[in-house]
Amino acid sequence: MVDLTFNSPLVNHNSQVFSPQNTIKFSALSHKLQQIQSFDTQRTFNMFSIYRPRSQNHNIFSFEHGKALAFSDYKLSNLKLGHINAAQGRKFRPRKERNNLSSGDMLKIKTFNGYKLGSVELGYGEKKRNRHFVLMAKSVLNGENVVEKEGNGGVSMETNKYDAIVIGSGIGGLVAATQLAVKGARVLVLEKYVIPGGSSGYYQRDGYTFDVGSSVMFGFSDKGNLNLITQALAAVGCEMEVIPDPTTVHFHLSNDLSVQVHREYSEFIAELTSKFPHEKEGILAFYDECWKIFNALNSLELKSLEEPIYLFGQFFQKPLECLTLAYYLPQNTGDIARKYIKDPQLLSFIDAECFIVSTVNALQTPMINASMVLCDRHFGGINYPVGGVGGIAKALANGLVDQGSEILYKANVTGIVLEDGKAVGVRLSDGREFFAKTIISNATRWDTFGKLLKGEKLPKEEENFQKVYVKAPSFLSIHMGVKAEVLPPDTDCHHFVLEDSWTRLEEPYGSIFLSIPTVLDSSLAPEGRHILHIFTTSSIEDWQGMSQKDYNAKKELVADEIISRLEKKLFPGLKKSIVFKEVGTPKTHRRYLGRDKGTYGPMPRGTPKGLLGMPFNTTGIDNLYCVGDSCFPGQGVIAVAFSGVMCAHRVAADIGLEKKAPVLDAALLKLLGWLRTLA
Ligand SMILES: NC(=O)c1ccc[n+]([C@@H]2O[C@H](COP(=O)([O-])OP(=O)(O)OC[C@H]3O[C@@H](n4cnc5c(N)ncnc54)[C@H](O)[C@@H]3O)[C@@H](O)[C@H]2O)c1
Ligand SMILES: CC(C)=CCC/C(C)=C/C=C/C(C)=C/C=C/C(C)=C/C=C/C=C(C)/C=C/C=C(C)/C=C/C=C(\C)CCC=C(C)C
Repeated sequence: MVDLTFNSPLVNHNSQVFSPQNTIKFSALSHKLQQIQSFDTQRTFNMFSIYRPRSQNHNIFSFEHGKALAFSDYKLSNLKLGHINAAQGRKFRPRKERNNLSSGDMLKIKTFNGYKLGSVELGYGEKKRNRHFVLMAKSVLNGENVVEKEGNGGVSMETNKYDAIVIGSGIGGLVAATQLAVKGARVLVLEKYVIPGGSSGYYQRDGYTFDVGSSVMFGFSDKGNLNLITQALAAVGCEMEVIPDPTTVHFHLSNDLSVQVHREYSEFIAELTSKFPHEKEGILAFYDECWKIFNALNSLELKSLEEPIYLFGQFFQKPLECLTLAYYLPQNTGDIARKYIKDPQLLSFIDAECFIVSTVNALQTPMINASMVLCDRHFGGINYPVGGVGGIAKALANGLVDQGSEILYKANVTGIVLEDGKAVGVRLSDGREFFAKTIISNATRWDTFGKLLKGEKLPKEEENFQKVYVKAPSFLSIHMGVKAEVLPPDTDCHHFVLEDSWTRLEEPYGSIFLSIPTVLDSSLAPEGRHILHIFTTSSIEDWQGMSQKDYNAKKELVADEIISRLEKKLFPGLKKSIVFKEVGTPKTHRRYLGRDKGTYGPMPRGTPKGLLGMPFNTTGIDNLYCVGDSCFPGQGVIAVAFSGVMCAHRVAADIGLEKKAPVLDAALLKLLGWLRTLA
């Protein structure tokens, strides 16, 4: 049952008129309300649609009932009609006639089950052949923390000052935000999309729950110090049920080399040495060296390496481990592998091991990063969250609100406001401005400095970053629902396929990633179905400058080729078993994730000096910090979670929530800046 109280009359499709203050009980009226997203059944609603078939050209709306209506206990009240710009930047003229809801109208919903809401926008969209109007919660606020004010032609100006504003709710942004919130900071997260998570988000279609990005979660165990995702959730009182994955990845490589990376380290080593018996010693020596680094990392309490009191404290408490890490900081995996291994095919296998987590070969992959992933998969193991990867971001976003901080969706930041060269606030595409002591950008560095600070001189630090790192290509991704019987029994969850020559490893469309999360969690798909999430590297340049028709045709063609390869290599009959298919291109990633060229993240331009050149969280602009994959230690959900932890610590010290030593700070930041120039 949903109760909506309007303070303007509203007409439904049976021409019933609801007077102001009338309560509409949807179930009683058998109106259908479709909830597109309801990511938190406990306290927030996100978006629902009011459909209007094209044939109806008057402003009367019917409500369609969808599944998972999670509104049962909620009451919306005090709806007020206003007018604003509709979604997707379209402008609608204010209506004289205020009796009916019109496209472009804004519903002001003041409260929602005790929570205050900013505004709800009646926007415009297309779904299949029907035009539909979308009612979207532009902001869901907690308790008394109302950040919007009316007036100014629908544009609100913010007067409250936050400790931190986080631009973007990827895992990097959410971890930074939640860590700060638990330290007592008042944080506002601004997310341009309608749900949290960014590349670690989810979407639902036809009964399937798809992970937007990969389904391989490192750092999600209950052991050690490196389970940063588990720790980030625990910090805000959340724990997720997980399903252990017995095989991190099943490699299907050239020359019919097949290697399963078993959860049990000894089984993996036994499998690899059975394929390369002549390299047994080399294999053991290489992976042992990875363990040395992993164990050093795992012994530290992980906080900001840009904060001297912590850093020197760790050197004092764990000198050997810190020196080990300092020694490996500028080193790459390929060089170390070559110390022990000679077989070219085995070295190519190590390349593939690195490529799946860094999108570059072993010679370009920092040894610390490789050690982290090559060992964590055996130490804590890869664990899949029940209900899908999107649950992690949802839980963090809820945890943030529980801590008294806020998250606004559909809040597209278009500029960072500077005052005397310092970051003081942000400006949204609808003109609203918010101010805070510190601004943390979870957009990539290219987007932060190229778009949000457009017109400002690029700081030297960023120039250096762009000299050393380029944007990695994006992905072509295919989300499919298939008949379950097409998968042989005991199919693994994750696969990496490179059927041709090793030289194709890094080429666009050369290798194929495949995840079948329903192998672990069958609740993600309707009964008798599996999800196949297929992705392969692809550049945006390949998808530009063509008509919509050609673009669609190309999507079909390229997807078909990839599916044919999988059919040939792994699953005969795959094509016939497809019951759902959706193809995303680099343009899709750019659009939904706001990432320049849809990039997967940074990759070194040449051979890097390990992690030495990777910037941490502070930037050349006072009070502006970056978090996410264009910060140390780079791409990966666990990696950006670490960047979030580091960022929160550095910001907390700067706003007085953690200890700070200004003189040491200046010296350390200078030293780290200089070290980066050596990369
Ligand atoms: N699980 C996977 O395999 C998988 C898949 C893809 C990416 N990833 C990982 O996730 C990492 C990225 O995480 P992240 O935290 O750095 O970022 P992210 O790209 O996941 O999230 C950034 C968020 O910021 C939002 N945003 C961007 N610009 C904005 C703006 N101007 N205003 C408001 N919001 C804005 C985006 O909508 C997005 O939600 C990648 O490196 C990658 O390794 C993982
Ligand atoms: C400062 C100075 C100078 C010095 C000092 C020394 C020291 C103390 C140092 C320290 C350091 C540290 C702590 C570091 C740390 C690091 C870390 C944590 C790292 C991490 C990393 C991670 C990573 C990289 C990850 C990644 C991952 C990824 C990317 C993933 C992905 C996945 C996918 C894509 C999937 C696949 C799929 C299939 C196959 C299907």
